[in-house]
Amino acid sequence: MLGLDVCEFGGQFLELLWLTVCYRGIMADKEGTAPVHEEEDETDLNYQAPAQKTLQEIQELDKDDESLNKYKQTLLGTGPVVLDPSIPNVQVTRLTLMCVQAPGPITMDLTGDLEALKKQNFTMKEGVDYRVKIHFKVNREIVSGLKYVHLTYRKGLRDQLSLALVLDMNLDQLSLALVLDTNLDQLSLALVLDTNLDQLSLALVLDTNLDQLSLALVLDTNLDQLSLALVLDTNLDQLSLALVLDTNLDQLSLALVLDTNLDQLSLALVLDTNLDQLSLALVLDTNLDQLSLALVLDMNLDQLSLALVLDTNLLAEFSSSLYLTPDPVSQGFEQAVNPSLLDKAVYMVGSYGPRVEEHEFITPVEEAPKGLIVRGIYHIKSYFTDDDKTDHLSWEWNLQIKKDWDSTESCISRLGVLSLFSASCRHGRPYALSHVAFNDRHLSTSSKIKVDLDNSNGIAVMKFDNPPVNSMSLDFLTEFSINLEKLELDKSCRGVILTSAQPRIFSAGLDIMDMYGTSPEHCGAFWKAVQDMWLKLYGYSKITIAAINGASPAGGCLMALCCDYRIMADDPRYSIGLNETQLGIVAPFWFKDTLLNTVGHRTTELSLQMGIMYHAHEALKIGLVDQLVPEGKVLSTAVETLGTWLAVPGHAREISKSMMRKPTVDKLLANKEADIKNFVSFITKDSIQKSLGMYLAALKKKKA
Ligand SMILES: CCCCCCCCCCC/C=C/C(=O)SCCNC(=O)CCNC(=O)[C@H](O)C(C)(C)COP(=O)(O)OP(=O)(O)OC[C@H]1O[C@@H](n2cnc3c(N)ncnc32)[C@H](O)[C@@H]1OP(=O)(O)O
Repeated sequence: MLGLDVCEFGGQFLELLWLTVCYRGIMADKEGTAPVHEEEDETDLNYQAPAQKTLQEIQELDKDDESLNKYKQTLLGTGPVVLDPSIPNVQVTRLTLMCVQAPGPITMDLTGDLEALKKQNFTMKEGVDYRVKIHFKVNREIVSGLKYVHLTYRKGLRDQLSLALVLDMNLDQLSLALVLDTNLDQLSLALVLDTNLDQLSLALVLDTNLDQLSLALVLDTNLDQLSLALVLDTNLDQLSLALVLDTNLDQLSLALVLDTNLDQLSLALVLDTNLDQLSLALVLDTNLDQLSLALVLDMNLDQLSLALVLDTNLLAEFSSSLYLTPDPVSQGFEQAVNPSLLDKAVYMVGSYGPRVEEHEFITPVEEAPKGLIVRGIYHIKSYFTDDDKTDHLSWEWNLQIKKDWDSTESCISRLGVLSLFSASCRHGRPYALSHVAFNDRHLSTSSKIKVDLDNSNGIAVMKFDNPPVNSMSLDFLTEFSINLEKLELDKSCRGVILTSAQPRIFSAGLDIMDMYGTSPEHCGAFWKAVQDMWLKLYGYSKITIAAINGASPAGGCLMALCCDYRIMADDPRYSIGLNETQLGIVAPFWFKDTLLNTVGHRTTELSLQMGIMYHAHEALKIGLVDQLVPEGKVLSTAVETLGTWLAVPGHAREISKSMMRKPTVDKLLANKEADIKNFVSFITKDSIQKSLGMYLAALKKKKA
């Protein structure tokens, strides 16, 4: 019975695991063009989803088996976290485009107005590697077979309207040519009106987009009367205006306007001979992404008018946007505006149980398309669904591929690690995100941490440079987590070494000044930054080595303990340990767990109660560090050691690491908010503040 239930329970997950593997294969050659509801993924796989069990049913299975229960808890969480049935079981909260080279993560909030997203463009530089991260919550029941489906359409068809209308009535009567080309970013309008022999012609050309407005107006009244041509062209950097006025009856008027800057060339040529004769209007507008050409030729009343309008922002679109139809509501028009599906990606997200914390899913790395032809706006339809095709959330948005990052700030919000950013802003300490060129060897020269990635071996060295003692302030922790996240996303980075640029000190631990005499709000934000640093580093997928080249008390010791391997300078002056009790404060459970997982129960108990700082040899003896070397060799040994670790098959090592650490990480994740509350109420107590004050005074006294 037990065996059967365990099998049944495990079977659901194994099948899902198998599905995940199968879908990876499918994703590798994603080429489908059918809309999401038309696809039959299961049929392709010859797969039948197992009958779904409720959370309660699964929890009831062998509930006396303690180890099975622990396993279930890890996978499924502890139980429903939201009972209100009006709240959906699955809530998708945000999508982030993660890209190492981006000035910051590009995040869309999915809890607000989804309609507004349709109009918003999220910019991506061409050719960059990126991944999509989705945050979602599961509130009551296990969901299995979650999928994220991502349909990409070429923008410019459905969201673009191109209309060319030419009306030529009879010999005595006038022609009207109207050319309208518009999409979310751009409106081009060319209107040519020519009435009869004695009457006026009007040509209006308007071309505008977010950055630019071009207007050309040509007015020609009658034989005795004047012509007016007005050309206005303006953008952020430039304004050009040309006005041509011509009165003479038999005479030719010519207006030529040429407007150009680095990115753009606009040429407008208007040639008008006389009323019996030909008029030519040529408008050429081109920039790096776009070419617009309007040519209007009008011979005489007995003769034909030609209007040619060409507007393209990528060659693939060319044929669709150039057409002429006398009736805009005919089926030809209908067909022309249908969007074309370019790509369909299906990502297997997996099975999840209810949990207070959000789950997150990250897609494999994708490369943004590159080249003049593919620049432009793509319309994306996103679906968060599952095996039963439940629509947990569907939404639409636009991805704009540009030659370079620019003006993306408006659509960037910094969440996740970035919530650290907002926290520091909230407390009046705006944090300047370091804009880092990650493709160079020298990655960053941000103020408190130097990051140096050697592309020849994939090893990044993060050197703490926060004098005098590398204390971990809110800013330091924020910078640390951001750098670590960037390196995690950087495919060329394979492992990270943490060390100090300050003499004799690895890190003096958490910055006491962030906890002493500060507001509860500040303490909360600070503690969240400490948690995020720990969550990122302890759960880091890549190899981490601490090259401890100096003293490493409390938070400094914690940071070293989070690494996979510790090499310490063999110097009796340097010591390491969780000495919190010496300050009159208590290391929280996750500090304790990190030490416990490294040195065992008894040593942890002694160590924490007494707040022991271990000299290098003692630290080696109890297993707090793994190796001692002369100070001058700490970094080189770390590089060598990392090389040895890199020889182990990465995937197997990563899974083993996660297997060892995930329960500890999950424990904090499940108690993050409560832990912050505990910290704030503890640290702001008068007695604790007094202890911290005395400790600080003692530090200063020691110095004196
Ligand atoms: C019921 C349970 C609920 C649980 C709730 C949670 C409980 C809270 C948990 C909090 C966990 C805390 C973790 C920490 O990391 S606390 C910080 C602990 N760090 C230390 O104790 C180290 C103290 N510093 C030293 O020992 C020495 O400075 C050091 C050996 C690192 C270097 O010695 P050196 O002689 O070279 O330098 P100085 O001592 O002269 O220091 C230079 C200046 O730096 C200031 N300083 C030092 N350390 C810190 C620090 N951590 N934060 C802020 N400032 C620091 C020092 O005062 C000197 O300043 P001045 O130049 O102004 O005098």
